[in-house]
Amino acid sequence: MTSRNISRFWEWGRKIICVGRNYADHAKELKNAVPTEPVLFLKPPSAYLKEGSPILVPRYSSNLHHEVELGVVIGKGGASIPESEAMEHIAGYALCLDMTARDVQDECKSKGLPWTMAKAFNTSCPVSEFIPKERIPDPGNVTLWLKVNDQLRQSGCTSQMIFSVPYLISYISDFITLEEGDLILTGTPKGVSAVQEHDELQAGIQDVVTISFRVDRQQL
Ligand SMILES: CC(=O)CC(=O)C(=O)O
Ligand SMILES: [Mg+2]
Repeated sequence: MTSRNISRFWEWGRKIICVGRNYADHAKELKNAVPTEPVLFLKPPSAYLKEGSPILVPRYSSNLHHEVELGVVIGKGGASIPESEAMEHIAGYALCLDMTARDVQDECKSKGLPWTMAKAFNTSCPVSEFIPKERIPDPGNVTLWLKVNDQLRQSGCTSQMIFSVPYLISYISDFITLEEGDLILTGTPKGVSAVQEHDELQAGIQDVVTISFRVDRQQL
């Protein structure tokens, strides 16, 4: 039997659980209410994208937005994990982009429909290499940034998150059993904006990792 390596978690076929509106400044820029409990949605494993391949603008969208986020890679699964034990369930981290077809999301919101077409399409989850847990001693105090064609668009610290990483692990695991290799996207700070075909995106966790992705349009 071949053993799987957590440093290639994106190949495991596990679920991607995303937290929305976890930064008050981002909730406000999109005129959303600041939540009193986490807003959750899912992406399928087919959303993963690694550096070297382009982000594809879905053919049904003309307003694709970047959202830079801290990703948490689960190392030890569990259900109903107490907040006090949550950090023991983390294997490491990844820098992630929650690519969002904002025009489609706005339409879904106005019709009361789920966000799947806006959030879960192929290439909607570009990720960095796996970052071992030891390299980020406090996930509640790292700076995330994102540039489009060398212009800074997003910069924020995870200390601004409304719900902390341990709280999110505990909250999610109360109704979705977490498994080794799952990824949690913890929400984006303000500054989201549209990207176009041929744009170059660069993003980073300050002093830890950087990633770059080119944007292409899905072929008709
Ligand atoms: C409004 C959103 O798209 C929520 C989201 O994904 C976030 O990170 O916040
Ligand atoms: Mg997001």
